[in-house]
Amino acid sequence: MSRYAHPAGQRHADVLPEDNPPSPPADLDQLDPRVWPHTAARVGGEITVGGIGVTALAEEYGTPLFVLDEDDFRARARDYRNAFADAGADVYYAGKALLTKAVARWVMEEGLKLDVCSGGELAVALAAGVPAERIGMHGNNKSEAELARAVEVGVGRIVIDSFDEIERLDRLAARQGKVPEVLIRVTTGVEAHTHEFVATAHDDQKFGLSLNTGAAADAVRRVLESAHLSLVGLHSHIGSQIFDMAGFEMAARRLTEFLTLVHTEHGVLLPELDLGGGLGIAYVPGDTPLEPKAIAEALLDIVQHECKAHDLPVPRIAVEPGRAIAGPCGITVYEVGTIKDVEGIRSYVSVDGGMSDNIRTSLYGSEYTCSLASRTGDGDPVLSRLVGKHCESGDIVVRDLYLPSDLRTGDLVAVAATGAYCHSMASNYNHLPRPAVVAVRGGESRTLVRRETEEDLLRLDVG
Ligand SMILES: Cc1ncc(COP(=O)(O)O)c(C=O)c1O
Ligand SMILES: N[C@@H](CCCC[NH3+])C(=O)O
Repeated sequence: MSRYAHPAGQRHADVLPEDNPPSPPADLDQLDPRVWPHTAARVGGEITVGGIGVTALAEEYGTPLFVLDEDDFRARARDYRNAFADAGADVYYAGKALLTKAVARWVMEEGLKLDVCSGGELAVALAAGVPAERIGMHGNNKSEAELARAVEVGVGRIVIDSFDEIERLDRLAARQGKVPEVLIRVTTGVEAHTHEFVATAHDDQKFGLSLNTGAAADAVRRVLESAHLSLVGLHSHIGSQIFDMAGFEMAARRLTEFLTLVHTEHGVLLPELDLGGGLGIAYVPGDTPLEPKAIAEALLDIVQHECKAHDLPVPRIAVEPGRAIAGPCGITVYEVGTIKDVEGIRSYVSVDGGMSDNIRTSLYGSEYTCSLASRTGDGDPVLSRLVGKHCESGDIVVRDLYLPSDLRTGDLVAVAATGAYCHSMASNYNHLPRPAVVAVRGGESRTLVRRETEEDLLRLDVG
C-alpha cells in the first residue's frame, strides 16, 4: 500500500527520491462517496454535511473544525452490529479512534459494546453512562490505578497483555474480593501488510504474549491457576488499515490451534475469541475497503472451518472496529492562509491547523483527499501540498493534491475521512489549542468537544 510504503523518517530527498505525483482528477469538485461522509454534498458550490454548509459551520465554531456526520456514524455502527449479530458475535467500537461522551452514547444506542485502552477512555465511557459490563479494557501497560478502577466498576472484559499484568490483576482482584473475566492478548506472528507502526501481531513489538515463544501458553497456565481471574478467551489484533482477510485468516487458524492445545493440556474450552480491529477505510478514491457483511461472513467462516477441523465448539466471536466506524464520517475544515508557489514544482497551501490535529500523514505517510469546500474553483488544477502552521517542514496534512489555481487566502478546504485518529491523536504542539468537534444531523449542529483556548493552555501552566 503506497501510503504505508515508507517508514517515518525516510522521506528526505537524500534518502528517497520524491514519488511521481498523481495525475489531476477529472473533476476537482466531485465528492467521491467512498471517501466523503454519507450526507456530504455540494449545494450551490459549497460542501454541506448533515445539511449544513461548511461556511456556516466555520462562522459558528471557527477553524480548524472536526465535523462529524452523526447519521453516518450511527449507520456504520449499525451495519457492523447487524453484520455480526446473526452469529451472536459482539462488536466493540474501539474508542481510541474517536471517543467523546456523545460518541459513546451513539455506540450504546446502536447496540455495540465499547473498547477502551486507558483510564481516561474508561472515565469518558462511564461519564457517558456506558454500563461497565459492556466495556472491554485494553492496554499494554495498564497502571495499578487503571486496573483497580476497572475491577471496581466491573468492566466486562479485561484483556491481559503481559505477565506483570497477570500478577497485578490477580492481587487487585483478590483485594477487592472480585473475579474479573479476562482474555489473553496473543501475538500470532502474523505480519500484517501495513505500516510498521500499526502492525501489532509480529513477535518483535510491545503488545501481547507470543504464541511462537510459548509465552501465550505460559500466560494461559498462570491465569488458569489464579483463583481471582476467570479466563474466558483469547484476543488477537493484527494491525490497522487492512484491506484483505488473509491476515485474519492466518491469525484465526493459529488461535484455533492454540484453543485446541489449551483444551488438550488443561481440559478447558475457552468460549470467546476476540479478533480485534484493523479494518481499512477509503482515504483516497482508489482504496477499496470490504463491507461489514463480507467481513463478518469471512471471519465467521474461517473460525467455523478451523473449529470443525479441530473438533472444537465454535467460540463466541468479537471484533473491535474503530476506524471503519468513525473514520469516514468525519471531515476537517480548515481556512487557507498563505499560498507559496515553488515554480515548476508545486504550490504549498498553508492551513490554520496541521500536525497537531492530524499527525497521521507525518507519522505514517498516510494519504488523504481534500477539496476546496466553501465554493467551487474556476482555475486549472495545480499540484499542491496542504501543509500546517507548525514549525516543522514535515508538517504535512495532504502530501499530493490538486487545488484550483484561483484558490485564495480565506477559502475553506475540507479534508475527508478524518473521523478516526485525528482528534484522538491531537496535540498542543506549538501551543495550538485543539479544534472543536461538532456533530451535524438533519440541518442542525452541536458541539461535542469545545474548541480549546489559549486560556485553557495557560491554566495548565501553573509555574
Ligand atoms: C487492540 C485493538 N483493538 C482495536 C483497534 C482498532 O483498530 P482500527 O481502528 O484500525 O479498527 C486497535 C488499534 O489498532 C487495537 O490496538
Ligand atoms: N493510530 C493509528 C492506528 C493504531 C491504532 C491502535 N492500535 C492510525 O491512525 O492509523
